[in-house]
Amino acid sequence: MVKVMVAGYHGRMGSTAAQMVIDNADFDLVGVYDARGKDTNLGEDDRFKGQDVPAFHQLDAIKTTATVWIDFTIPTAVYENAKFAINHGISPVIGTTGMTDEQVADLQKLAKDKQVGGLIAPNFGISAVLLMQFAQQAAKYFPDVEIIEMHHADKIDSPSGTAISTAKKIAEVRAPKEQGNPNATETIPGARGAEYEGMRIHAVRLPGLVAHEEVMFGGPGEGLTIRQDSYDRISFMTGVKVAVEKINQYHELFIGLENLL
Ligand SMILES: NC(=O)C1=CN([C@@H]2O[C@H](COP(=O)(O)OP(=O)(O)OC[C@H]3O[C@@H](n4cnc5c(N)ncnc54)[C@H](OP(=O)(O)O)[C@@H]3O)[C@@H](O)[C@H]2O)C=CC1
Ligand SMILES: O=C(O)C1=N[C@H](C(=O)O)C[C@H](O)C1
Repeated sequence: MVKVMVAGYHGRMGSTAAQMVIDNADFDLVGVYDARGKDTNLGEDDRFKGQDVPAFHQLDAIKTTATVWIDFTIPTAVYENAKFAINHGISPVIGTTGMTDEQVADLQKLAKDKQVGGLIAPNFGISAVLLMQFAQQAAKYFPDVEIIEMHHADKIDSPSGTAISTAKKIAEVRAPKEQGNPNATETIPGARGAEYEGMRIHAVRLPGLVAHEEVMFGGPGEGLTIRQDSYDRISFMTGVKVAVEKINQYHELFIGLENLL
């Protein structure tokens, strides 16, 4: 039985993850954490009536037997949460996006020092993991690329963690290239999107969307578009479940779900 703590349990992903843990016979939800709220037990939340799981609202008040910490919180909270987990020998399984490269490197060092396994996955959806792999493969032949990520209107960070990860994977295999016309101008600033090693990343935010990404490649006389769609947050739970099952076997912090598949 894997004992699990879920951080961000009031939120869209945290509540979905808490339900996944409750529904899994091999997992035991032993605590939930969210920075706000007065509830002392998850069962006080209408969505989780009948559950008896202690709820915490301050990191330093947390007392837990959890061995895995699932984190779906916010960019400004996740680093401290992950540090807390690793320092207490709890393996973090982090879906929260928006950490800096320096923060990720710090956490990797801490996990290695403490010999604690962990995972930061910008996307737990299998379609997104495959999209990133296919895009990296295509970029060897098509160096001209535009990344378009599309999300629900409440998303805080942009571009998405998945789009940044896609750009990094593409950058690993293609020489840096300034795309488009070197004399191009923007009549309205930002029209060409964010720039990463010459690639352009566009962030669309609309009600009705969940999480979607297109990677468009163009070459002389031809084009290739790779697209993935998460229509429902349940799509991320396959990956979270795999990570919870496996992460206690490891002693380092991985980046990307593909490391555990
Ligand atoms: N890797 C993946 O596959 C996926 C990653 N994500 C990422 O997960 C994160 C959460 O997304 P989503 O669920 O949509 O966002 P929500 O805004 O719905 O949820 C975030 C939750 O975090 C809580 N929170 C805020 N501050 C803290 C804190 N200091 N400590 C603990 N909890 C805190 C919020 O509480 P309150 O409401 O009280 O402020 C809220 O309940 C985002 O970074 C998103 O990009 C999302 C989908 C998939
Ligand atoms: O905020 C979201 O919803 C999502 N966030 C992650 C990201 O930033 O890539 C993963 C997925 O796209 C959903």
